[in-house]
Amino acid sequence: MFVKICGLSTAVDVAAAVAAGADALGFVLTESPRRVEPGLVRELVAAVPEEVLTVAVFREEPAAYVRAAVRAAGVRAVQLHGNHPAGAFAELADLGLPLVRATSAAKAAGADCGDFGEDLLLLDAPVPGAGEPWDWAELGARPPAGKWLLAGGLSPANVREAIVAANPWGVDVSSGVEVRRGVKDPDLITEFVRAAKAR
Ligand SMILES: O=C(O)c1ccccc1NCC(=O)[C@H](O)[C@H](O)COP(=O)(O)O
Repeated sequence: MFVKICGLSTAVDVAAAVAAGADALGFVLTESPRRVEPGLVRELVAAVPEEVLTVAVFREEPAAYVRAAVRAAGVRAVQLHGNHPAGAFAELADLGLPLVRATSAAKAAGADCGDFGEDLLLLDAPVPGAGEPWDWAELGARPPAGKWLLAGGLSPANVREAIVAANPWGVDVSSGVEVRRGVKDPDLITEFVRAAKAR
């Protein structure tokens, strides 16, 4: 099970996620209480092992802004939230980085990973990063094909149940490993990764 911890902003939390065995770390570079500057992200990702994917998260910023921020931050992947035409992903191909298309499950009925040229599809709640679960079982009849991440209201307490219900390729969490909005708890990060990867 691929596990991404999103909305990181401190070296302590990054280290906790890496030590716990997270496969990807997300840094929010768009408007949010979790927003971090590209320069800080560059410092935070410097010590992250190569096999861990570092991901910059955006929501409907222009491609030129995304390209500049990604280069300044030194991350290894890009996640786009919002209503993007398929062309938005092709426009960023020159970065040569994996692209994650994040959309709400409601808008993604029948979607498959790769429909917009993305490398990973993330199915989230309608409001990203709000810690709101959706009915994961809805996907049961027709889950996306390919690599897709389940997100939205996950926590150490419910991630196992969600994996069994939705059968995703991976999971993504932010609020569920926080003590309050924007403040992560290293112990919750460890618990989440352990629970998600348990067999
Ligand atoms: O985290 C934010 O505030 C945010 C703002 C704008 C776009 C995306 C954002 N976060 C992306 C994510 O962290 C995912 O949506 C997340 O894994 C799911 O969030 P949560 O329900 O809080 O676990």
